[in-house]
Amino acid sequence: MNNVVSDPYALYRMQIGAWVKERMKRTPNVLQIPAKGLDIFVARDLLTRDECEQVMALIDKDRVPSGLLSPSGDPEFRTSESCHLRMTDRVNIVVQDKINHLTGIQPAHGETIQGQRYAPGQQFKPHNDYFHPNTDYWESMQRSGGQRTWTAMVFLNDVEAGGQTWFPDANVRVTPRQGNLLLWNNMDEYGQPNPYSLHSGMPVEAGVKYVITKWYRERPWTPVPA
Ligand SMILES: O=C(O)CCC(=O)C(=O)O
Ligand SMILES: [Fe+2]
Repeated sequence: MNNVVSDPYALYRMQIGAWVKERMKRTPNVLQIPAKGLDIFVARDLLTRDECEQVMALIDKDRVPSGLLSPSGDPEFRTSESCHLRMTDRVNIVVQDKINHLTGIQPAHGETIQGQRYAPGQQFKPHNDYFHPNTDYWESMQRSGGQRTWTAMVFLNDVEAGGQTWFPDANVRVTPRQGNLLLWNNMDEYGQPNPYSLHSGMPVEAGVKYVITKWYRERPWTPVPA
């Protein structure tokens, strides 16, 4: 039952979807990607080469095997490495501020940026970034800021082969380009989970792929211990 009683933040999710979309359409250097059923944009050269290199070095220092909110029976489901980027490193603050400034979403709603690294053969199979009700993690996600709305992702390097971000149902495949940001709405125009936002990090075939991810919530993000 999705009504104002059981789901009081649906209106916020609708509004932030429409508002960010309009903002992106008016932003120089931002392109809307033609997609089926999905609002998705690229901002070219959001980060400088130097910023990308600094963040890649920090990811290399802290990376550990990536986790999943729900256990998957498939050991190949998400094989990359990840880390939380520390706000004690100046470059991470600069980068996060750039992303917040571009999207215009209240900074408090953003989870802190994370780094992801994929070696050859590594991937993240098709998944949704939004949270699914009736899961073990749902209650704890409600306590930490609720549903995810927009996802921002920055490619930190060009990849020799493979590693595209693929939205199979929206019919979009994006090739990693250093410094470019990809931004998509995980909710539909009614503020409900949008199945067209299904996406994967395709296997890297040659070289290594580094990205930053940042997820925005429907309420201020308040990390809670697991
Ligand atoms: O690496 C990619 O291209 C996608 C990453 C992703 O979907 C995620 O971290 O949630
Ligand atoms: Fe994702």
